[in-house]
Amino acid sequence: MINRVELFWFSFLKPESTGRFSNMVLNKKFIMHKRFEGEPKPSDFKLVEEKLPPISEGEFLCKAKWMSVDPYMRPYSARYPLGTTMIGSQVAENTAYFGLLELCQPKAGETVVVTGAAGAVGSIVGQIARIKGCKVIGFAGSDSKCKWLKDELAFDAAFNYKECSVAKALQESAPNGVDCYFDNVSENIIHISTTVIQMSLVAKQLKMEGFLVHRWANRWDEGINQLLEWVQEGKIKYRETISEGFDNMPAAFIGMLRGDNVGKAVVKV
Ligand SMILES: NC(=O)C1=CN([C@@H]2O[C@H](COP(=O)(O)OP(=O)(O)OC[C@H]3O[C@@H](n4cnc5c(N)ncnc54)[C@H](OP(=O)(O)O)[C@@H]3O)[C@@H](O)[C@H]2O)C=CC1
Ligand SMILES: CCCCCC(=O)/C=C/[C@@H]1[C@@H](C/C=C\CCCC(=O)O)[C@@H](O)C[C@H]1O
Repeated sequence: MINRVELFWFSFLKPESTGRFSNMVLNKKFIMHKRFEGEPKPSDFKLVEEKLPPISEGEFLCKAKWMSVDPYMRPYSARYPLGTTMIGSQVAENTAYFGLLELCQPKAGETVVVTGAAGAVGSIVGQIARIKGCKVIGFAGSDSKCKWLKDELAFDAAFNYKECSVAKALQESAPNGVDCYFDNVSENIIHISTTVIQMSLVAKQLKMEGFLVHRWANRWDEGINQLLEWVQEGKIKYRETISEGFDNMPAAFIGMLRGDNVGKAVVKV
């Protein structure tokens, strides 16, 4: 479900059951044990248990039931010392909502291209663009993902970037050029200069802009409520890829980076 909880920590609390610590709480967390070299490995993480001090006046303790694994955890962790707790932060739906609507300002009849199209952000970007009357072209990493995008999410075209010529696919599916390119995976799929997007940039005088979704923190509920309405109206569909068990956090993270997920990758604690 969209936005069950906005912030998930890569840690999990359970009551200590025995002895003199009976009023204390054991916190389980994964820390970064080794630097990622290439693809993260299970041995790069370490499961740690710690006793939390009793909570003080004005504090509260919460127990996570669902957790999020997110792409940014990979580059972000490089900035922190070994031993840092891994965190995840579920903001995909508003990233799609504000990123597309505020920066791209899509208009009916325009052509929108999205990469990572079957992922948490990309699948919502494409559907919002469809709601706005745009032609939507998605790129994703498997035929089954592309089938889902076309058959169920009503993308106009979807291509398995591992199996196609991306430049040719764009040339054929966007004869009038591209008005908006929502890039979820950097240069991994589309090398702009080799595609029709390059000419669109010039001819349509497009702009390029990066963002962090927290830019719209003061409008957070607006995004969530609008998306919820679209879900309830059947205009937006979503999928989740659920891994079971806190101990499977690293596997879920690694799997998401490999493309095992359709929609949002989450862990059910
Ligand atoms: N600016 C902001 O504030 C925010 C930005 N983001 C960004 O949005 C993007 C999507 O995030 P999110 O929706 O959570 O993640 P996704 O659900 O899209 O999961 C990541 C996906 O990336 C794809 N992928 C992995 N490796 C590659 C590769 N080498 N080349 C191309 N695709 C690859 C995989 O799909 P496939 O099978 O298609 O390859 C995988 O499923 C990320 O870049 C993330 O950092 C997210 C939240 C906030
Ligand atoms: C570092 C790569 C960021 C990739 C984009 C992304 O997924 C952003 C996600 C944010 C995340 C913030 C993470 C890093 C921001 C670094 C900014 C800085 O302090 O220099 C987290 O806050 C949830 C998403 O909004």
